[in-house]
Amino acid sequence: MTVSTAPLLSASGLAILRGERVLFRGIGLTLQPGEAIVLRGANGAGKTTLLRMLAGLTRPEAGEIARPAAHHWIGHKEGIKPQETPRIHLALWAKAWGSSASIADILDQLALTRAADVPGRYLSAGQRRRTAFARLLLEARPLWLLDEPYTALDAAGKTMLDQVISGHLRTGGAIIASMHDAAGFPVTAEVTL
Ligand SMILES: Nc1ncnc2c1ncn2[C@@H]1O[C@H](COP(=O)(O)OP(=O)(O)OP(=O)(O)O)[C@@H](O)[C@H]1O
Repeated sequence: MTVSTAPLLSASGLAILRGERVLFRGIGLTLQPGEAIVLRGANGAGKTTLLRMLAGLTRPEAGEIARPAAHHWIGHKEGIKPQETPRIHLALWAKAWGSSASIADILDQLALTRAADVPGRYLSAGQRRRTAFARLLLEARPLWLLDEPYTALDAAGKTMLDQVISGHLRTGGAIIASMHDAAGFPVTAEVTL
């Protein structure tokens, strides 16, 4: 991935209504290569909604988003079908993206080798989460948008994810993540809703 100094994402004046209520308004942020912004706020404050907006999945009521960089989005739902094993899931995405990355190496890095051929319906919550994160390594994309990335991960999983995240930031990537507990996460700025 080429390291650049242009913002990977910038947003200003974002607002959204939910029902009769203004969930948030006037939200702006700029994300440079190597930065990690954490979205904070109580349950229901709008963190997932804002992340979806930044990913282009939800339209803002007001405001602008410029997202010149390619991004990966990992939401609450991992998107693994009941019959899909981690190996098949990654192979399908690799084909869709034209990725030639080694799926065996990625499965190994995410400690998924033993679960590689277990259908999605039988995977544990942590294994499903690891499978979703494995997608991040299939194709290098500068911007990662992660909704509660540590959810369901055990201590080893958190350490593994921290290593993946550090590597991404070191090579000029950037992250926006919603998080209730950011202990250990390399936060460069926070946005509180
Ligand atoms: N499509 C929708 N239509 C109506 N209301 C919605 C929709 N999506 C989210 N909401 C509401 O918007 C509010 C914010 O939801 P959101 O999931 O963004 O919060 P959050 O900060 O991520 O919460 P949590 O910490 O519990 O994950 C909630 O009250 C939710 O019910």
